Parts: sequence; C-alpha cells; structure tokens
Amino acid sequence: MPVIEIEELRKTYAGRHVVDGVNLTVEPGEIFGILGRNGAGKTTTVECAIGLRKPDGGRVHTFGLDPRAERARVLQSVGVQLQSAYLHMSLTVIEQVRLYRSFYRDGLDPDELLERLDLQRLRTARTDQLSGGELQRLSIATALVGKPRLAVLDELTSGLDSAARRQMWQLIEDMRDDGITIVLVSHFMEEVERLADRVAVLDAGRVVALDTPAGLVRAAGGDDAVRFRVHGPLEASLLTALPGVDDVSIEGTWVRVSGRGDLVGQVTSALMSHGIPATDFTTRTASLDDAFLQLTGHALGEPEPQPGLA
Ligand SMILES: Nc1ncnc2c1ncn2[C@@H]1O[C@H](COP(=O)(O)OP(=O)(O)OP(=O)(O)O)[C@@H](O)[C@H]1O
Repeated sequence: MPVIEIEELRKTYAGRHVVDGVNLTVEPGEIFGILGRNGAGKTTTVECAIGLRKPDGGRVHTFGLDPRAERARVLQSVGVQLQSAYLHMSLTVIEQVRLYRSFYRDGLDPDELLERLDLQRLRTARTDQLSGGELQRLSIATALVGKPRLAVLDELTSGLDSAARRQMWQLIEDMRDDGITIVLVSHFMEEVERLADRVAVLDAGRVVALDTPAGLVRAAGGDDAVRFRVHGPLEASLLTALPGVDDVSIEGTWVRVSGRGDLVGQVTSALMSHGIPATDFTTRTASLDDAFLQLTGHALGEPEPQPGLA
C-alpha cells in the first residue's frame, strides 16, 4: 500500500487554484522530492496529505486513511519538521524534544536522539540561543522523536552552510536506511538531486513531471556536452557516427559534441585515430536545473507570479 496517494487534489484561495489537479503517489521507504518555485503549491499539497489543510477537491489517502477524517491517527505516524518559528524559544533543547515526544504514544528516547543529532552538548541550552544549523537539527529532532513512519521535511537545509547541509543530508540518508518514508519539499536543486529517489516537479499548482532525478534530466532532453578546438580539417560525420552522440556543431576551429556516455573518451580516440590534434577540452554535465527550466519555462529561483503584483 502506498504511504500517500493523491488524486486530482485541488485547493483554491480567493478564487485562485493554488493546487490544481495534483496526482502523485509516495511509496514506502522512498525519499520523495517535491520541487517547485516559491508559491508553486508544494506546502499546500503536503499539508493536505497529512490532514493539516482541507482540500477543495480530489482524493487523498495517507496510510490508506482519509487524513481529514482520521487526522489524529494519521498524525501519530507522521513527523513534521517545524519551521523554527514554531519552536518554543524559551524551552531548553531537551525540554523541547520531550514535549514533542509526549505527543506520541510510541517514540525514541530524547537523549539518544540528541546524541545522534549531535545536540547532546546543547541539551540544556535555551532554544533562542541556538545557531541556524542547531535550530534546524532541533527541528529534525522534533520530527523524529515520535518514531514516525513518514517524515515531512520542508526546506530542510535553507540557511545552512555547506558543511551543515552535508551533515543533514547524511542524516536523511540514515533515516531512509531506518525504513522511514521521507517527503522532502524543496526549492534547492542539489539537495533533491542528491537525496530523492523520485521527484515531482510542481509548477503553478500542477505536477508537470514525476520521475527519478536522472529520468527527469533524460526526459527533458538534457545532454552532456564537450567542447574543444581542432587543429586540422574535421568532417562532422566522423563524430556523429560515434555511439551516444546526438549532435555535432563546428564553428571555425571550435567543435561542440552533445550526447550521453563517455563523450570525451570517444571523441579523443576518434580524433587520434584520424591524426587530428585537439586541445582546450571543456565538458558540461546535464543537470536537473536544465530539466526544470525545460519543463516549466523558468529557473527555480524565480518565484511564481502573485496575483495583484505587476
Ligand atoms: N491560507 C492561505 N490563504 C491564501 N493564500 C494562501 C494560503 N496558503 C497559501 N496560499 C498561497 O497559495 C500559494 C501556494 O502556497 P504554498 O505555500 O503551497 O507554496 P510553496 O510551493 O510551498 O511555496 P514556498 O516554496 O514559498 O514555501 C501561494 O501563492 C500562497 O501565497
């Protein structure tokens, strides 16, 4: 049974369809990424899935239950990463985690969890004394202490430096190894690319693509490319005949070859075997960034247009 099943989900605010017929399924044990610009409808979709918002249309099942009708049952098995604004600033770290532990019948030992999240030395520090990275780890602790079957992590690493981000990614991979299903809401491409087994790309309230990160790149026609300079005559057909090569363009002495596989290896051996010297090789790897742009027509950093704003 899928962990989350969403069919034709709709949510409207003031006549605006912020979620407009979303379909997706999250399978047990996967890290499912939801990627989209600010305002694309990611949080609304996820909150409908766990019973925190009421859909205006469509069907949602989480653990096979209707999350609105059986909200308490669903939430017993869900851990939600809180934005730091929702943490209680005057509580100490251990008090905070114990508080969230008390909301669940079952759960982890708060002290062991702090140890695992490298927060034990801050056990008695007040929440308002923590750094951004420490607050993020504390919010993860509040999501995990109830030993959830499903963890919903929204903007996991925003505001973290790259070392803290990498540490957080490792933690998420450990969570998956423990069998927790993870929904990762993000507009941080590298994070989704590295962590997610599958990704739904949301744009203006719709799922415009749903696939593995590599599948999205492939489907969007993303190709790797190699560019170099030749010092002698070159017929394009020498390179177009190579396996995996999709396109060859020659401008003066510059050559660009795009396609899949070991392009540099193939190109250099073909040139060498024909005695054509080549220099100045640069390569470009197709990315999810390119795929996102291709799928939605805009870069991830641009917010969705808001009504009323020019
Ligand atoms: N309670 C509400 N009342 C009115 N409009 C809302 C409400 N909640 C969300 N919206 C609007 O719905 C749209 C989708 O919001 P949502 O939070 O789902 O987007 P998001 O993709 O999660 O964005 P972000 O990346 O900024 O968190 C936004 O334009 C937002 O302003």
